Amino acid sequence: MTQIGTPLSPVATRVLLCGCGELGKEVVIELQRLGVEVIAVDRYANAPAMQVAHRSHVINMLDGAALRAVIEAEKPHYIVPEIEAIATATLVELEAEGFTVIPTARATQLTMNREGIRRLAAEELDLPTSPYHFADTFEDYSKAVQDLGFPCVVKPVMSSSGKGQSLLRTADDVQKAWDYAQEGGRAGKGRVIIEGFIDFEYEITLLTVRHAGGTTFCAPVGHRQEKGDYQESWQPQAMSPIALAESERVAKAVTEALGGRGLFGVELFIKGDQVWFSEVSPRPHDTGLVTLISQDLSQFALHARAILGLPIPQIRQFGPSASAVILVEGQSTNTTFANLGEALSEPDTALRLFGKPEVNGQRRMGVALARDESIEAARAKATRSSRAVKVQL
Ligand SMILES: Nc1ncnc2c1ncn2[C@@H]1O[C@H](COP(=O)(O)OP(=O)(O)OP(=O)(O)O)[C@@H](O)[C@H]1O
Ligand SMILES: NCC(=O)N[C@@H]1O[C@H](COP(=O)([O-])[O-])[C@@H](O)[C@H]1O
Ligand SMILES: [Mg+2]
Repeated sequence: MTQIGTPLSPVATRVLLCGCGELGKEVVIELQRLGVEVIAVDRYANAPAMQVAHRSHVINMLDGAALRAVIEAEKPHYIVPEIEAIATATLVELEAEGFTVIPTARATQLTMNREGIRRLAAEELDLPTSPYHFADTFEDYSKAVQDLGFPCVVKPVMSSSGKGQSLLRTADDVQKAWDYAQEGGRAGKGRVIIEGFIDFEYEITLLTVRHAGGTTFCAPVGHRQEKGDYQESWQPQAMSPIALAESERVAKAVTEALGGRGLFGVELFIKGDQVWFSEVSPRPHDTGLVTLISQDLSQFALHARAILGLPIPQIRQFGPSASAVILVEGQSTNTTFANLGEALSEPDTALRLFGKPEVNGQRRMGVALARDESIEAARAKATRSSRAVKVQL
C-alpha cells in the first residue's frame, strides 16, 4: 500500500532531485503538496528547484563519487533525474544496490547519449526515425554528410536545448557546423550524430505517463523550435486519427522499453499520417510547460503521482492552450521583470518566473501561459503576455 510519511521526521518519504531548473521546480512543488520531503541537487546554488525544496546540495553531478556521497548520506526513497548530464553509470550502480531511480537507471543512461536511445528506437524496436550516422572525426563526419546529403542536421551526442546543433544546407556549412558541435557538447569534444533532415509538417511531444494503473497519454503538444530550442508550445495539436494512433504506438513502445514509472516526453515528427520518432525525455519536457494551464493534472503533477505509485484515473484537458518562453539575453545577477500588470491583463493567462540567479548569454527565465477559444488565439495571447514582460538586467 502506498503511504507517505511526515517530512523531516524518521518516517518521511524522501525524494532526491538531480537537476533543479524550471521543470524540477514544478515537480518539487507537486511533491511538497503531497507532503514529501524533497532534497534538491544541482551544480550551482539557488537553482529554481532548490528555492522550493527542504534542503539542497551543490555538486558536480557528472562526478560519480560526489553523486554517490550525497545519495548515500540522504538515503532517498526515490532518485529523480531532472537533466541528462548526470553520472548515469553511478545511478546504474546505486539502483543495483537497492535505490529506486525514476523511471529506471537504464532509461537515464540510454537517453543521456543520443546514440543509446537512437539505436534502441531504430535498431532494436524498429521504430521509424530519420536516417543517421555517428562520427568521431571530421573525416567520418564529412563522409556521413555526403552519404545523407543536404539538408542534414548535426548534434553532439551529449547535448540538449539545441546546444551545438546545426542545420547544414550546403557544403559551406560543413566546417562551421563541426566546430560548433565540438564546442556545444555538454561533455566537451566528441562524437556527433548526423541525421537526415525530416521535412515534417509539424512536430509534437506526446507526454506519456507510466503509472501504477498502466500507461496514459496526454493530448498531443505541438511546438515551434528555433535553433533546436523551444519557443512556444500548444495543446491540443490537431492530428489525423491515424497519425495519433501511430504516435501512441511509438510512444508506448519506447516508454515500455525504458520501463519504470514516471512521465516521459516523446518527441515525434509528423507529415500526414506518417510519424518519425526523434527522441524522448524520461522526465517532464520543456514543451510540456503548457500543461500548467491546459490540464487539471500538469505533467509535473502526473510525474509526482507516478513516482509515488498514486492513481491517475483521468487527465482533464481544458481546451486550446499555449505557452511562450521568456528568453533573456545579456549578463546579470540582478534581473528584474517589470510590466507584469500588462502581461497578466487578459483573462486566462498565467506566468512562471523561474527565479534563476544569473543570466550569462541567453537563458530561459520564465514562461507565459494562456487559454483561449482556438489554438491560434491561445498562441497569440501567450506570445503577447511573454512580450509584455519587460526584462531589466
Ligand atoms: N532530423 C531532423 N530533421 C528535422 N528537424 C530536426 C531534426 N533533428 C532535430 N530537428 C529540429 O531541432 C529540434 C531540436 O532537436 P533535438 O530535440 O534533437 O535537440 P535537443 O538539443 O535534444 O533539444 P531538447 O533538449 O530541447 O529536446 C527538433 O525539435 C526539431 O525541430
Ligand atoms: N530542454 C531541456 C530543458 O528545458 N531543461 C530544463 O532547463 C533547465 C536548465 O536550464 P539552464 O540551462 O537555464 O540552467 C533544466 O534544469 C530543466 O529544468
Ligand atoms: Mg528535443
